[in-house]
Amino acid sequence: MKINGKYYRTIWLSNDGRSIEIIDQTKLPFKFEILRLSTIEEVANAIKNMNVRGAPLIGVTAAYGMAIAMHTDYSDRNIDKSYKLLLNTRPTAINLKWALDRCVANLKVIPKDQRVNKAYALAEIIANEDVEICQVIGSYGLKEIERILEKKQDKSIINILTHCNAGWLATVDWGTALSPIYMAHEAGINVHVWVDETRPRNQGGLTAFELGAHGVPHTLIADNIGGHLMQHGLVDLCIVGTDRTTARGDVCNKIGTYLKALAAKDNNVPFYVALPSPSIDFTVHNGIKEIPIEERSGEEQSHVYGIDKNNELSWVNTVPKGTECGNYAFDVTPAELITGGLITEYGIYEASERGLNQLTAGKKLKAVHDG
Ligand SMILES: CSC[C@@H](O)[C@@H](O)C(=O)COP(=O)(O)O
Repeated sequence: MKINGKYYRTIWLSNDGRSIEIIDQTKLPFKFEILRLSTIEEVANAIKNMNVRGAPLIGVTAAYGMAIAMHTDYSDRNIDKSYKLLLNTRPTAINLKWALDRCVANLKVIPKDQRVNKAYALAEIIANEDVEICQVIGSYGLKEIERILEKKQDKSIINILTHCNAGWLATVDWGTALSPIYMAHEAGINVHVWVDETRPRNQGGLTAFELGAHGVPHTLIADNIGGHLMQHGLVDLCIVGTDRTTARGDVCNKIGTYLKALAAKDNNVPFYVALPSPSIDFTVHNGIKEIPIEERSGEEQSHVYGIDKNNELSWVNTVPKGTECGNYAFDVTPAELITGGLITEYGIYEASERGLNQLTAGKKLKAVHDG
């Protein structure tokens, strides 16, 4: 993705070959700042505080975190300790566990003095794979956008609603839900995006930032507006991302996704989820009962974050002092509401046990052990 004409990934190895650098997402969309992370504690804090965020990017960051940890101490004990520290940063996105399991499986079986090099190489492989996967997701999603546009009476524009940020910023490059949108835009389709604000953390601001940087027409809307737009035929399809998708196709994603899926179903608007296969957790079935939902500080709800007239970033309180605030960060959309399907790097599948069985049939999904 280009920012002011310069190509960036969201994470990369520093020139010292040891630390990593990330785009600090707590400063966006107001300031574009790079943050260097040199210790495993810094990496863990960056995930927890959402300096990096989005399920695929969290996984990649954790893999680099393990590499940084190996630099200090490549013992089995430190692998276990680092695994625990990183895994406990955020509970919902399964990509975190997936990446860490892959690191452990590969590191524990090799001689200790090879672990540093292997850990960095592995983190880079995971990062590169993420870029490839997201690009392929984009091309499958593009075909779906073209198909829906073809069926439309007014072919001059296609309106897509998205929730949270499942774009370039949530991955290493391209994004999941936004990848088909970038490809449609590049293919010359007149795509317009309704961007849900996504309170309380306002990830819609991140989506607006990256769509704007790429020249994709978009309109940011309050979270309550989507249903109204759908009732008036102003949304042709919805595409969102996911933090964890179950073996039967339930989708856990940013809080508010479920309500959008309900509104979409009521208005016959196809609802798609774009996901890399590492976001699928085949060990869970019933997403509502089985997926741990992160609860974050109530201050994220009681306050809004923005830039003031002095160009300073600050939090502003919007509720009576002492008000109890709930902050559930994710919700689960049952498979039957995902009427468009699951857009993966293997193609588009029905959100159901059958669909996920078809997805896995005869395939070797991204290995946990790289051999
Ligand atoms: C490709 S990102 C998919 C999801 O991780 C995304 O939709 C999301 O919910 C991100 O949540 P966040 O709390 O900002 O990390």
